[in-house]
Amino acid sequence: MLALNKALLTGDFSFPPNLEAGPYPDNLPERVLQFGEGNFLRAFVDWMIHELNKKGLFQGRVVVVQPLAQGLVDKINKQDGLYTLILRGYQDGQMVEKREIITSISRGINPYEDWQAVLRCAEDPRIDIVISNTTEAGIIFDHGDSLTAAPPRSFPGKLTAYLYHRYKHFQGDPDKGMLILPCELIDRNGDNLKEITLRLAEEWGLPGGFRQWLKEANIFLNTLVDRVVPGYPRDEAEQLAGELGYQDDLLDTGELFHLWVIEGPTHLKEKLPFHAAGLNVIWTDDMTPYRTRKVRILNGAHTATAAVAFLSGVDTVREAVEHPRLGRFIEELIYNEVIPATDLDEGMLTEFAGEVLQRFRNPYIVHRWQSILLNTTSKYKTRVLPSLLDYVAKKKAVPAKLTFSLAATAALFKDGRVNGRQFQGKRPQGEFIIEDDPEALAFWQAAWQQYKGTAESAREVAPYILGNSELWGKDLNSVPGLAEKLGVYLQEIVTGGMAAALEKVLAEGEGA
Ligand SMILES: NC(=O)c1ccc[n+]([C@@H]2O[C@H](COP(=O)([O-])OP(=O)(O)OC[C@H]3O[C@@H](n4cnc5c(N)ncnc54)[C@H](O)[C@@H]3O)[C@@H](O)[C@H]2O)c1
Ligand SMILES: O=P(O)(O)OC[C@@H](O)[C@@H](O)[C@H](O)[C@H](O)CO
Repeated sequence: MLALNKALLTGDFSFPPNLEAGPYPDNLPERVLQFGEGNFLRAFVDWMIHELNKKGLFQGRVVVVQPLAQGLVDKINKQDGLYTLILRGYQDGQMVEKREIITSISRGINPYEDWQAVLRCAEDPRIDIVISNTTEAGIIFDHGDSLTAAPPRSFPGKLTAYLYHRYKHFQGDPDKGMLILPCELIDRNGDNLKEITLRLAEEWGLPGGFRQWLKEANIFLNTLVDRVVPGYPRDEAEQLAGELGYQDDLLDTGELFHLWVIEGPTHLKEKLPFHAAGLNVIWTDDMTPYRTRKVRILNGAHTATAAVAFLSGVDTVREAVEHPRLGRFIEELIYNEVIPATDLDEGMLTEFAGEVLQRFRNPYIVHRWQSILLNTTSKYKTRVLPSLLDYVAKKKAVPAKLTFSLAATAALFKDGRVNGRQFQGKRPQGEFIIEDDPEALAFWQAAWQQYKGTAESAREVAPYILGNSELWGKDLNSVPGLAEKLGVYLQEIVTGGMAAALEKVLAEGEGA
């Protein structure tokens, strides 16, 4: 079968009529440097730039830098930056599917093989935008990172070295700063990234002039992204290749819904005129409410339900929202616990929750709990725990479902083996692998050592879990009633299984 690449796009191959396959934009200069080549950026920012280019509103392409030694840039280069994006969702009450070949990526660079190629981009005055998505693990201060490493180890290290090269090349010209838009789902991603680059500049002993240029000539924006992107459709890939008529190793799938909230001065809109292309991009002077509602309701519901659903043998988000008991669990968790805990307009939160549940029901999006469970321990802390603690503070009671979800998360790691970042566990449907931080995996293993096989001892795992103040940010045993409730749920899951325990927690709500 023919492979997707520039020759295919520019030749006389006849693409299927339901696929948009535009011209190859040879003539457009590179204008964006992007750290990250994952599914999300390709289905979101690179798609948006493609949309701008189609309307003649940006006229530029994206150079992709692979943040880790292993990644997709070889495939990206083999396909001349091209890939097929399939977006599916409801539009005006109708189910719509859009298939398109995205042409905004010019090439990929593996900095572990050619760091100089990245630095050469710093010398190009036309490249003045940086985009990133290196997961929540990417924006970190790496104490041992080095300016002279080729490349520096961390993403902020690479960015600092890149900016220093640019500063030197243009002799500190204040007009040669970059507009930097991180997409990582951490709070105030732009502010954090800026602070880390400044710390690195100081740690590396870089001149004061550079630090000033870094601060004043570059603009770091806080942003919040929203689009469900399950990525490569492995179950459908073969069928899709048949329908498309070519092989695409970079196939990507996502929902139609998209929202990018950017906190920054509105005059910058003109540099990236997403609004003019009809894209759902909001410029605001305060992104906090957007972030809180999204992280608590959408990501919170994902993380809080993932272990419950997965251990019930239900593998995808849609199957869970449509499941009689899991569907009720998700709704009650959102409407009875997360929303009442959150200090934002209730009407706005309720409307958003309705839209999110509708998005979860999208029949064409296969979003697996197993992928949502990646790094679930730290996600519980940032996406679920704040709702639980705020609920306790406001209602003076422990929320059942948010606590049950912690018990389910713990239960996921009860029986199994750890190998580096991988946990190989067991559920009634068979063995599974979940990835998490090795420290988190060691913590769960230590917690289950408190369990001695008796129903009573399952309860004793609770104070151990809650007592890890380094993980949770405080000793959660200080939350009145939490250890007891968590202990009861752990005992119920361990002795009766997930389905029976779920029945019980749902029945609790009925009497309330
Ligand atoms: N997939 C979605 O639905 C979705 C939606 C919104 C936001 N996001 C966010 O985007 C992130 C990436 O999602 P994806 O679907 O593109 O995943 P992916 O696995 O396809 O891509 C992950 C990217 O992050 C990089 N990366 C991973 N660990 C890193 C580290 N320690 N340091 C530097 N770079 C690192 C990888 O090199 C790769 O470029 C997620 O963590 C999530 O927070 C995803
Ligand atoms: O991508 P993760 O692994 O950080 O989180 C899993 C999901 O909650 C997430 O991908 C959402 O679908 C996404 O944030 C929607 O915008």
